Amino acid sequence: MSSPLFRAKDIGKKNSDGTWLFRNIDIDFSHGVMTITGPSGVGKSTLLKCINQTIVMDEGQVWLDDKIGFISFLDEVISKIMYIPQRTTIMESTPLDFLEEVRAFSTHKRNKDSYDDPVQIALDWGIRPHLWHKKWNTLSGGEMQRISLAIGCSFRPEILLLDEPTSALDEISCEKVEKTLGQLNCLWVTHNPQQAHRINSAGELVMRGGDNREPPLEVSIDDGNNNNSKKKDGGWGQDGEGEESQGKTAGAGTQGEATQESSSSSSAKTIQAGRH
Ligand SMILES: Nc1ncnc2c1ncn2[C@@H]1O[C@H](COP(=O)(O)OP(=O)(O)OP(=O)(O)O)[C@@H](O)[C@H]1O
Repeated sequence: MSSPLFRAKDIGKKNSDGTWLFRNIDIDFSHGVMTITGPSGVGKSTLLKCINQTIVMDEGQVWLDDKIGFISFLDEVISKIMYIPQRTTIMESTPLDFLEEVRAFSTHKRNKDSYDDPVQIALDWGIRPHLWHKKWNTLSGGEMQRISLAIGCSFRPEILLLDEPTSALDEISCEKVEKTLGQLNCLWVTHNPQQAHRINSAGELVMRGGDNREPPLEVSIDDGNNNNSKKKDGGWGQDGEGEESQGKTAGAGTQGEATQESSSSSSAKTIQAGRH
């Protein structure tokens, strides 16, 4: 069996007040798409930044290609792992200017043939070539998102860290982007349970904040008819989808106080409960 491309053991990151934003996160990733899910604010983006070394983690260990510890081979991390943030920083320049800048600052200088053509990648996703000459601040959110993704993909990184990469896209564009990215190695943050189910080919990490190894809590659900039932917190799932999500849960943890939200499609409730 081949060894994992990327491994993380007991990763933890503290909040500025010293409490744990998350801890005991384990990842064992070889290839395909691993989804990262969890409520807003549990630290999904922060986890990606820790993996990408833009934020220093407070505990834990990581391996890339069986090499332990990132600090000692940061150049390699930068060339092999590409993080695409949730939002593009609005710049005065054009995407083509930005592409040249990123290539110029790339730690490992490569010849032109070692990149894929981002304009062609984005064309397959409905981005017409003239958009690459427009200023970022005149592009739509969906255009910016696809262009950023195409630039990231063009570097052929071994692992893409994707932070809600299709959040600004319509259904058809989303389908096209998913089809391309689904063939690559990605850790993919999503808030969309249907998407997670579609793209997930390499496991799912469910984050709840706090200690991710703590068992799910039982919460009491009142259905409005004075019927109380006990239910395990699946971490993220909605009724109807919960069983499936729960079956794939890679970890459990704690998350602030109990919250309850209505599902947009039905009266089904999403339950999150826990403790600090
Ligand atoms: N640069 C920063 N400085 C201080 N706190 C930060 C910073 N970035 C994020 N945080 C805090 O860390 C916590 C986790 O944020 P993060 O963006 O990682 O969550 P998330 O799970 O990705 O959320 P969402 O699903 O809403 O994108 C939040 O409380 C956030 O306010």
